[in-house]
Amino acid sequence: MNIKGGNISLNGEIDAPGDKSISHRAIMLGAISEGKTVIYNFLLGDDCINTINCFKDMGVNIEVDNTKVVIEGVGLNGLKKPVKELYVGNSGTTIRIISGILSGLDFKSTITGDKSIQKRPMKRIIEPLSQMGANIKGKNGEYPPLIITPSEKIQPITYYQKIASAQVKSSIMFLSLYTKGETRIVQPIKSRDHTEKMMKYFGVNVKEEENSVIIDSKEKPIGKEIFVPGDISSIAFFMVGALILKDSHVIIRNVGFNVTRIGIIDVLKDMGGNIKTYNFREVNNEPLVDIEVKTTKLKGVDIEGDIIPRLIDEIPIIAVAAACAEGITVIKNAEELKVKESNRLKAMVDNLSSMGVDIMETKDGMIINGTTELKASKIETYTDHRIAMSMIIAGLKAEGVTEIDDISSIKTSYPDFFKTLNELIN
Ligand SMILES: O=C(O)C1=C[C@@H](OP(=O)(O)O)[C@@H](O)[C@H](O)C1
Ligand SMILES: C=C(OP(=O)(O)O)C(=O)O
Repeated sequence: MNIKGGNISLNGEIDAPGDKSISHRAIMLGAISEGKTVIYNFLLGDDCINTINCFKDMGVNIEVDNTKVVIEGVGLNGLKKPVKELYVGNSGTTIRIISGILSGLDFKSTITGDKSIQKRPMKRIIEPLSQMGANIKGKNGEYPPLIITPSEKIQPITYYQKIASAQVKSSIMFLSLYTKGETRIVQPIKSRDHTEKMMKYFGVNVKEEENSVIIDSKEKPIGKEIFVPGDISSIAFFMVGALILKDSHVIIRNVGFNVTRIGIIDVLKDMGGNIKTYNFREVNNEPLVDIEVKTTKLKGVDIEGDIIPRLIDEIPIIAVAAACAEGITVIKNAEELKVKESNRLKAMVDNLSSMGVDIMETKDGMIINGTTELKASKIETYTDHRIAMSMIIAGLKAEGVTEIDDISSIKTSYPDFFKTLNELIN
């Protein structure tokens, strides 16, 4: 697609789309709970639809009516052997967390996904799930398809995570429901805690002590009504857009404000960004706010350490903010970006360089020297939704016509992205 940038502002009020991480978890937990779960504001992105399809393929009755989803929970052991391979499309969250559930079941399953998923590392879940007694194998010990065969001896463990990953933590948490006893996960840095919050809300005994999560499998999950807060990772594109595009003023309603997710707000405020939050409230253990953003001249900052897991998916759009800021931004400890849907460090460095930005990839991040003007150019998205949306916002800032090779990936996480963008531009 072509983006004609240069003289664009974003103005208006929008609703944030449902959070992707919370939508996945609501389907998974609802499906294995006793009784009915009703989800409101569900994200109808391809990734979450693939999660629904996996559970439908295991016999769960799931009705989708716009963004309301009703699940007839089958209980921990009520899932049925699928007649074919389970397919997660592009979704790392689905394959990694579902594997925890599949490892506790009494039938064999195979789970796979698209080309990008087949290159995503799975040892990180194979190792702890195997320690719990699971029989789980990947191609070359590492990659999807994953083949999971039943095990008689699923047991609780204490696991020291090497990387801060909520997908790995959640995979272990789901399998812990199939054990007898107490599972403890010790995190190097606290990652997003939606599974902890949702399991507690569904009646599971989950405790947190500093960076440890402790699940006692005695209490089983019971179906609930759940409202999915808006996705900070999706509205991040419009927050940065409103900051860097002239004369912009955007209000975003119903944004999830979970501390483990809002590192981007801390960083953008640190950069001087005019961002205000209002109407703090809570739904099913998750905080929620409305956010107001106005155009600001940003300045470069250092981003490293414990904040990284709190903004991991927002680094591509933060790089766009840094490219338009005065001074240097240094991002460190972000090596995980190399194993997402694409190598996001390389993708952003190549694309922003092509727009004339002085930017350099480092071993675990990037160094960006901001500029006042971006040049229109040709962009490669590597079929990665976050790269596509980040570069569209950069394209709106650049003078001239930017050509983006492929925007089809955007529907994995934000199917209404263009509808919302058009509302803000017009
Ligand atoms: O648990 C989740 O819902 C997610 C966790 C993060 O991945 P890691 O667990 O690999 O850090 C994040 O990048 C991904 O988009 C969603
Ligand atoms: C990394 C992402 O998702 P996943 O790991 O679920 O593919 C993302 O949405 O940016």
